[in-house]
Amino acid sequence: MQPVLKVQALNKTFRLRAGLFRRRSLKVLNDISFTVSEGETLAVIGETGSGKSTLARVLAGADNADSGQILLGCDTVEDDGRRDTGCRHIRLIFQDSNRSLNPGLTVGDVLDDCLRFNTQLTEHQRQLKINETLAKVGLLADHQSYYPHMFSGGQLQRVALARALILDPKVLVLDEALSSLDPSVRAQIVNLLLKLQKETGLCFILITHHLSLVRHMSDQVMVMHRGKVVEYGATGAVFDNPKSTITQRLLTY
Ligand SMILES: Nc1ncnc2c1ncn2[C@@H]1O[C@H](COP(=O)(O)OP(=O)(O)OP(=O)(O)O)[C@@H](O)[C@H]1O
Repeated sequence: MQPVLKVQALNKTFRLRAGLFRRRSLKVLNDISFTVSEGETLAVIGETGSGKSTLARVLAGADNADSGQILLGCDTVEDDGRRDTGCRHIRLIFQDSNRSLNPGLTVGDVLDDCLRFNTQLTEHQRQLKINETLAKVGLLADHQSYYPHMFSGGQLQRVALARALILDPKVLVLDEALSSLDPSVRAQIVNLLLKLQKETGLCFILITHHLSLVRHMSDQVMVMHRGKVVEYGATGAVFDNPKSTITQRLLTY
């Protein structure tokens, strides 16, 4: 079966100021390759600063790699730093949904803007799509008139999910998206994500420090250290028999 997402040899280096006239290079992604099939979840774990969020941003098009390819099915989404700006099929959700939502816009406006800028749908079709997407994430049609400050943390993550799903993506990148939620709300959102994945074949890239979530949600796990992949395989196999010392250390915490 052809993978939905194929990432080949991604590299990214930041140039940092190291004095008045000097700069130093920090290689944050070093030859990163992986594949994700339909309905699969790949967890990405690693110590802080290992490059996980940079990878998330590059996958979602919020930043460019220096070299390497990102392919969705047969389509090349990014090739050596050149992005297909029309691609809306990889969407990112991160930890602090509140900060990513404009406080002056209602949820209906946020979702409608997404559709107006990215599709040719008529006003009536957009309204139907908004209602359908809100129902999908467990929100009511009435929530369209709410502003972000009127939602709880768990509801805000549902709004972020609705914004990500409204363009029918193939891949959702969850960068610590469940971390700030209390355990019962987190469990509800996890169940919702797994249900959506089963219904639609959506792929998840799950970036988290929560090893129990990795165990529960992922099919594969990729361990990063200083921008490199140090271990990559089926989640059960990696947890039961971690080969790299980095993985062994992470799993004992
Ligand atoms: N825009 C930037 N400019 C310069 N350096 C950056 C930039 N963004 C990230 N870095 C550096 O790149 C490295 C990797 O950062 P990144 O946020 O990807 O790590 P991470 O694995 O997600 O960490 P955490 O688990 O703490 O979120 C860090 O050393 C960070 O300081």
